[in-house]
Amino acid sequence: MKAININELSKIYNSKRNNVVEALKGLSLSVDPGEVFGFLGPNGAGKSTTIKCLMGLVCPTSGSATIMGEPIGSVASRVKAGFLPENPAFYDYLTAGEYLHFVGKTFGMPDNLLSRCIDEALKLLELWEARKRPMRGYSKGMVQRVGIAQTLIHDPELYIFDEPMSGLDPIGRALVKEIILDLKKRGKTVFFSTHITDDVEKVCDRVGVLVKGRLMALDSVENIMRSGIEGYVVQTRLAAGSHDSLNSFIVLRRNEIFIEYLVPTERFTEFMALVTQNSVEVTLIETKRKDLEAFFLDIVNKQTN
Ligand SMILES: Nc1ncnc2c1ncn2[C@@H]1O[C@H](COP(=O)(O)OP(=O)(O)OP(=O)(O)O)[C@@H](O)[C@H]1O
Repeated sequence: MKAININELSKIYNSKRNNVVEALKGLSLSVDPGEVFGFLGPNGAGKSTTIKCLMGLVCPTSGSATIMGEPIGSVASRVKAGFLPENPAFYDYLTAGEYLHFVGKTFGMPDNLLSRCIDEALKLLELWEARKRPMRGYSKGMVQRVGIAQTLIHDPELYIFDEPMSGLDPIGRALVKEIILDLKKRGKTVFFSTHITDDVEKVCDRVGVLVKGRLMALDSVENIMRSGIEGYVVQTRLAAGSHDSLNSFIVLRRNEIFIEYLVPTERFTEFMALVTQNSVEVTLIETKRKDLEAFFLDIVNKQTN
Protein backbone atom coordinates (compact mmCIF):
# COMPACT_ATOMS: atom_id res chain seq x y z
CA MET A 1 0.00 0.00 0.00
CA LYS A 2 1.22 3.48 -0.90
CA ALA A 3 1.26 6.15 1.83
CA ILE A 4 -0.06 8.63 -0.76
CA ASN A 5 -1.46 7.75 -4.15
CA ILE A 6 -2.57 10.55 -6.47
CA ASN A 7 -4.21 9.66 -9.74
CA GLU A 8 -4.85 12.23 -12.52
CA LEU A 9 -5.84 14.95 -10.06
CA SER A 10 -7.12 18.19 -11.60
CA LYS A 11 -8.46 21.33 -9.99
CA ILE A 12 -10.10 24.27 -11.70
CA TYR A 13 -11.00 27.28 -9.56
CA ASN A 14 -13.91 29.34 -10.85
CA SER A 15 -13.91 32.73 -9.21
CA LYS A 16 -16.93 35.04 -8.95
CA ARG A 17 -15.64 37.28 -11.75
CA ASN A 18 -15.64 34.30 -14.13
CA ASN A 19 -11.89 33.93 -13.89
CA VAL A 20 -10.93 30.32 -14.42
CA VAL A 21 -7.66 29.09 -12.92
CA GLU A 22 -6.47 25.62 -13.81
CA ALA A 23 -4.36 25.00 -10.72
CA LEU A 24 -3.74 21.26 -11.22
CA LYS A 25 -3.59 19.50 -14.58
CA GLY A 26 -3.77 15.71 -14.23
CA LEU A 27 -1.26 15.20 -11.41
CA SER A 28 -0.27 11.57 -10.76
CA LEU A 29 2.18 10.74 -8.03
CA SER A 30 2.73 8.18 -5.29
CA VAL A 31 4.75 8.18 -2.09
CA ASP A 32 5.96 5.00 -0.41
CA PRO A 33 5.66 4.34 3.30
CA GLY A 34 8.77 5.54 5.15
CA GLU A 35 9.72 7.98 2.39
CA VAL A 36 10.50 11.69 2.81
CA PHE A 37 9.16 13.38 -0.30
CA GLY A 38 9.88 17.00 -1.22
CA PHE A 39 7.23 18.70 -3.33
CA LEU A 40 9.01 21.56 -5.08
CA GLY A 41 7.56 24.28 -7.22
CA PRO A 42 7.63 28.03 -7.78
CA ASN A 43 4.91 30.32 -6.38
CA GLY A 44 1.51 29.49 -7.80
CA ALA A 45 2.57 26.05 -9.11
CA GLY A 46 -0.30 24.27 -7.34
CA LYS A 47 1.49 22.79 -4.31
CA SER A 48 -0.99 24.06 -1.71
CA THR A 49 -3.91 23.09 -3.94
CA THR A 50 -2.56 19.51 -4.08
CA ILE A 51 -2.17 19.42 -0.30
CA LYS A 52 -5.62 20.94 0.26
CA CYS A 53 -7.10 18.26 -2.02
CA LEU A 54 -5.27 15.56 -0.05
CA MET A 55 -6.60 16.92 3.23
CA GLY A 56 -10.17 17.25 1.94
CA LEU A 57 -10.16 21.05 2.20
CA VAL A 58 -10.89 21.59 -1.49
CA CYS A 59 -12.65 19.22 -3.84
CA PRO A 60 -10.70 18.13 -6.93
CA THR A 61 -12.45 18.81 -10.25
CA SER A 62 -11.46 15.34 -11.44
CA GLY A 63 -9.16 12.48 -10.50
CA SER A 64 -8.74 10.64 -7.23
CA ALA A 65 -6.27 10.08 -4.41
CA THR A 66 -5.80 7.98 -1.30
CA ILE A 67 -3.98 8.53 1.98
CA MET A 68 -2.80 5.29 3.64
CA GLY A 69 -5.30 3.49 1.42
CA GLU A 70 -8.27 5.70 2.44
CA PRO A 71 -9.96 7.91 -0.18
CA ILE A 72 -9.29 11.62 0.30
CA GLY A 73 -12.14 13.57 1.85
CA SER A 74 -13.00 10.67 4.19
CA VAL A 75 -12.68 10.97 7.98
CA ALA A 76 -10.46 7.85 7.95
CA SER A 77 -7.96 9.51 5.59
CA ARG A 78 -7.87 12.66 7.73
CA VAL A 79 -7.17 10.73 10.94
CA LYS A 80 -4.20 9.00 9.31
CA ALA A 81 -2.23 12.19 8.62
CA GLY A 82 -0.68 14.96 10.68
CA PHE A 83 -1.28 18.13 8.68
CA LEU A 84 0.50 21.48 8.79
CA PRO A 85 -1.27 24.11 6.65
CA GLU A 86 0.54 27.01 5.01
CA ASN A 87 0.40 30.01 7.40
CA PRO A 88 -1.33 28.23 10.30
CA ALA A 89 -3.55 30.38 12.54
CA PHE A 90 -4.90 29.19 15.86
CA TYR A 91 -7.36 30.27 18.56
CA ASP A 92 -4.85 32.74 19.90
CA TYR A 93 -6.43 33.23 23.33
CA LEU A 94 -5.44 29.62 24.08
CA THR A 95 -1.99 28.64 25.31
CA ALA A 96 0.03 26.17 23.22
CA GLY A 97 -0.65 23.50 25.87
CA GLU A 98 -4.43 24.14 25.76
CA TYR A 99 -4.46 24.07 21.97
CA LEU A 100 -2.55 20.79 21.77
CA HIS A 101 -4.99 19.35 24.34
CA PHE A 102 -7.89 20.41 22.09
CA VAL A 103 -6.21 18.74 19.06
CA GLY A 104 -5.56 15.51 20.97
CA LYS A 105 -9.19 15.40 22.13
CA THR A 106 -10.46 15.72 18.55
CA PHE A 107 -8.46 12.55 17.83
CA GLY A 108 -10.09 10.88 20.86
CA MET A 109 -6.88 10.46 22.84
CA PRO A 110 -7.18 9.42 26.51
CA ASP A 111 -6.08 12.07 29.08
CA ASN A 112 -2.96 10.38 30.48
CA LEU A 113 -1.50 9.54 27.04
CA LEU A 114 -2.44 12.99 25.74
CA SER A 115 -0.73 14.90 28.54
CA ARG A 116 2.48 12.87 28.01
CA CYS A 117 2.38 13.54 24.23
CA ILE A 118 1.72 17.26 24.78
CA ASP A 119 4.73 17.58 27.11
CA GLU A 120 6.95 15.73 24.62
CA ALA A 121 5.81 17.86 21.68
CA LEU A 122 6.22 21.14 23.60
CA LYS A 123 9.76 20.19 24.64
CA LEU A 124 10.70 18.93 21.16
CA LEU A 125 9.52 22.15 19.49
CA GLU A 126 11.18 24.29 22.18
CA LEU A 127 7.86 25.73 23.36
CA TRP A 128 8.06 24.45 26.93
CA GLU A 129 8.93 27.82 28.49
CA ALA A 130 6.07 29.55 26.63
CA ARG A 131 3.49 26.79 27.17
CA LYS A 132 1.37 28.76 29.64
CA ARG A 133 1.27 32.00 27.61
CA PRO A 134 -1.63 32.75 25.23
CA MET A 135 -0.54 32.25 21.63
CA ARG A 136 -1.49 35.83 20.71
CA GLY A 137 1.89 36.82 22.17
CA TYR A 138 3.83 34.27 20.13
CA SER A 139 6.25 35.20 17.36
CA LYS A 140 5.64 33.94 13.78
CA GLY A 141 8.25 31.23 14.26
CA MET A 142 6.64 30.08 17.52
CA VAL A 143 3.22 29.82 15.84
CA GLN A 144 4.80 27.75 13.06
CA ARG A 145 6.35 25.47 15.69
CA VAL A 146 2.93 25.03 17.38
CA GLY A 147 1.69 24.09 13.91
CA ILE A 148 4.28 21.33 13.70
CA ALA A 149 3.68 20.22 17.31
CA GLN A 150 -0.04 19.68 16.61
CA THR A 151 0.79 17.28 13.76
CA LEU A 152 2.80 15.06 16.13
CA ILE A 153 0.25 14.74 18.94
CA HIS A 154 -1.65 11.66 17.73
CA ASP A 155 1.52 9.99 16.36
CA PRO A 156 0.21 9.36 12.81
CA GLU A 157 2.11 7.33 10.22
CA LEU A 158 1.99 10.13 7.63
CA TYR A 159 2.87 13.85 7.87
CA ILE A 160 1.80 16.39 5.27
CA PHE A 161 3.48 19.76 5.71
CA ASP A 162 2.77 22.81 3.54
CA GLU A 163 5.93 24.96 3.65
CA PRO A 164 7.12 23.76 7.08
CA MET A 165 10.21 26.00 7.13
CA SER A 166 8.28 29.16 6.32
CA GLY A 167 8.77 31.97 8.84
CA LEU A 168 11.49 30.11 10.73
CA ASP A 169 14.97 31.43 11.47
CA PRO A 170 18.01 29.20 10.67
CA ILE A 171 17.80 27.60 14.13
CA GLY A 172 14.09 26.85 13.69
CA ARG A 173 14.72 25.44 10.20
CA ALA A 174 17.47 23.18 11.49
CA LEU A 175 15.10 21.98 14.22
CA VAL A 176 12.36 21.14 11.69
CA LYS A 177 14.87 19.29 9.48
CA GLU A 178 15.95 17.30 12.54
CA ILE A 179 12.31 16.46 13.32
CA ILE A 180 11.71 15.29 9.74
CA LEU A 181 14.83 13.10 9.85
CA ASP A 182 13.75 11.71 13.21
CA LEU A 183 10.29 10.88 11.80
CA LYS A 184 12.02 9.08 8.94
CA LYS A 185 14.16 7.09 11.40
CA ARG A 186 10.93 6.00 13.08
CA GLY A 187 9.61 4.71 9.74
CA LYS A 188 7.09 7.55 9.23
CA THR A 189 6.25 9.08 5.85
CA VAL A 190 6.70 12.81 5.29
CA PHE A 191 5.38 14.75 2.30
CA PHE A 192 6.24 18.44 2.34
CA SER A 193 6.09 21.36 -0.04
CA THR A 194 8.77 23.99 -0.30
CA HIS A 195 10.58 26.23 -2.70
CA ILE A 196 13.78 26.16 -0.67
CA THR A 197 15.94 23.57 -2.43
CA ASP A 198 18.48 23.45 0.38
CA ASP A 199 15.81 21.98 2.70
CA VAL A 200 15.09 19.25 0.17
CA GLU A 201 18.70 18.27 -0.47
CA LYS A 202 19.35 17.61 3.21
CA VAL A 203 16.29 15.58 4.16
CA CYS A 204 14.44 14.12 1.17
CA ASP A 205 14.63 10.72 -0.47
CA ARG A 206 12.75 11.86 -3.58
CA VAL A 207 11.52 15.09 -5.08
CA GLY A 208 8.79 16.07 -7.47
CA VAL A 209 8.84 19.40 -9.28
CA LEU A 210 5.48 20.95 -10.03
CA VAL A 211 5.26 23.80 -12.55
CA LYS A 212 1.94 25.38 -13.59
CA GLY A 213 -0.06 22.44 -12.23
CA ARG A 214 1.99 19.75 -13.99
CA LEU A 215 4.61 17.40 -12.56
CA MET A 216 7.73 18.18 -14.58
CA ALA A 217 10.27 15.98 -12.77
CA LEU A 218 10.23 13.12 -10.32
CA ASP A 219 13.41 11.47 -9.12
CA SER A 220 15.50 10.49 -6.11
CA VAL A 221 17.77 13.17 -4.67
CA GLU A 222 20.65 10.70 -5.12
CA ASN A 223 20.01 10.40 -8.89
CA ILE A 224 19.63 14.13 -9.31
CA MET A 225 22.88 14.80 -7.49
CA ARG A 226 24.68 12.07 -9.49
CA SER A 227 23.38 13.35 -12.83
CA GLY A 228 24.50 16.84 -11.82
CA ILE A 229 28.20 15.87 -11.73
CA GLU A 230 29.93 18.12 -14.26
CA GLY A 231 33.50 17.13 -13.55
CA TYR A 232 36.23 17.23 -10.95
CA VAL A 233 38.45 19.84 -9.39
CA VAL A 234 41.87 18.22 -9.03
CA GLN A 235 44.54 19.86 -6.92
CA THR A 236 48.17 18.93 -7.71
CA ARG A 237 51.51 19.86 -6.12
CA LEU A 238 53.42 22.27 -8.36
CA ALA A 239 56.88 21.04 -7.32
CA ALA A 240 56.16 17.37 -8.10
CA GLY A 241 56.46 15.95 -11.67
CA SER A 242 56.05 17.64 -15.06
CA HIS A 243 52.82 19.58 -15.58
CA ASP A 244 53.38 20.28 -19.32
CA SER A 245 51.23 17.35 -20.48
CA LEU A 246 48.26 18.82 -18.54
CA ASN A 247 48.16 22.16 -20.35
CA SER A 248 45.01 21.27 -22.32
CA PHE A 249 43.04 21.31 -19.03
CA ILE A 250 41.59 24.49 -17.55
CA VAL A 251 43.59 25.85 -14.61
CA LEU A 252 41.21 27.10 -11.93
CA ARG A 253 43.79 28.32 -9.43
CA ARG A 254 47.53 28.46 -9.15
CA ASN A 255 49.91 29.58 -6.38
CA GLU A 256 53.52 28.77 -5.38
CA ILE A 257 52.48 25.38 -3.97
CA PHE A 258 49.46 24.07 -5.91
CA ILE A 259 47.83 24.03 -9.36
CA GLU A 260 44.09 23.26 -9.45
CA TYR A 261 42.67 21.82 -12.70
CA LEU A 262 39.06 21.56 -13.84
CA VAL A 263 38.68 18.07 -15.34
CA PRO A 264 35.46 17.25 -17.25
CA THR A 265 33.95 13.86 -16.31
CA GLU A 266 34.69 12.37 -19.77
CA ARG A 267 38.42 13.29 -19.54
CA PHE A 268 39.00 12.16 -15.96
CA THR A 269 40.64 8.80 -16.91
CA GLU A 270 42.92 10.57 -19.43
CA PHE A 271 43.89 13.15 -16.78
CA MET A 272 44.73 10.50 -14.19
CA ALA A 273 46.83 8.54 -16.71
CA LEU A 274 48.84 11.68 -17.56
CA VAL A 275 49.31 12.45 -13.89
CA THR A 276 50.72 8.96 -13.25
CA GLN A 277 53.00 8.97 -16.36
CA ASN A 278 54.46 12.36 -15.41
CA SER A 279 54.79 11.72 -11.66
CA VAL A 280 52.51 14.62 -10.77
CA GLU A 281 51.32 14.46 -7.16
CA VAL A 282 47.54 14.75 -6.68
CA THR A 283 46.68 16.29 -3.31
CA LEU A 284 42.89 16.64 -3.52
CA ILE A 285 40.01 15.63 -5.81
CA GLU A 286 36.60 17.27 -5.39
CA THR A 287 33.42 16.62 -7.36
CA LYS A 288 32.08 19.63 -9.21
CA ARG A 289 28.33 19.30 -9.45
CA LYS A 290 25.20 21.30 -10.12
CA ASP A 291 23.20 21.56 -6.92
CA LEU A 292 19.48 20.91 -6.54
CA GLU A 293 18.76 24.61 -6.96
CA ALA A 294 20.30 24.56 -10.47
CA PHE A 295 18.27 21.42 -11.30
CA PHE A 296 15.08 23.12 -10.08
CA LEU A 297 15.79 26.39 -11.92
CA ASP A 298 16.55 24.53 -15.18
CA ILE A 299 13.13 22.85 -15.06
CA VAL A 300 11.23 25.99 -14.12
CA ASN A 301 13.04 28.13 -16.73
CA LYS A 302 12.36 25.56 -19.50
CA GLN A 303 8.64 25.85 -18.71
CA THR A 304 8.47 29.61 -18.51
CA ASN A 305 10.65 30.41 -21.57
N1 LIG B 1 -9.36 29.73 -3.88
C1 LIG B 1 -8.80 30.04 -5.04
N2 LIG B 1 -9.51 30.68 -6.01
C2 LIG B 1 -8.97 30.97 -7.21
N3 LIG B 1 -7.69 30.68 -7.54
C3 LIG B 1 -6.92 30.05 -6.62
C4 LIG B 1 -7.43 29.70 -5.33
N4 LIG B 1 -6.44 29.10 -4.62
C5 LIG B 1 -5.37 29.06 -5.44
N5 LIG B 1 -5.66 29.64 -6.63
C6 LIG B 1 -4.74 29.76 -7.78
O1 LIG B 1 -4.28 28.46 -8.12
C7 LIG B 1 -2.92 28.49 -8.52
C8 LIG B 1 -2.12 27.56 -7.63
O2 LIG B 1 -2.11 28.09 -6.31
P1 LIG B 1 -1.44 27.33 -5.08
O3 LIG B 1 -1.68 28.16 -3.86
O4 LIG B 1 -1.89 25.93 -5.06
O5 LIG B 1 0.11 27.37 -5.49
P2 LIG B 1 1.42 27.12 -4.61
O6 LIG B 1 2.33 26.30 -5.45
O7 LIG B 1 1.06 26.56 -3.29
O8 LIG B 1 2.01 28.58 -4.45
P3 LIG B 1 2.83 29.26 -3.22
O9 LIG B 1 4.20 28.63 -3.22
O10 LIG B 1 2.88 30.70 -3.61
O11 LIG B 1 2.08 29.01 -1.96
C9 LIG B 1 -2.49 29.94 -8.42
O12 LIG B 1 -2.62 30.52 -9.70
C10 LIG B 1 -3.49 30.55 -7.46
O13 LIG B 1 -3.69 31.91 -7.70
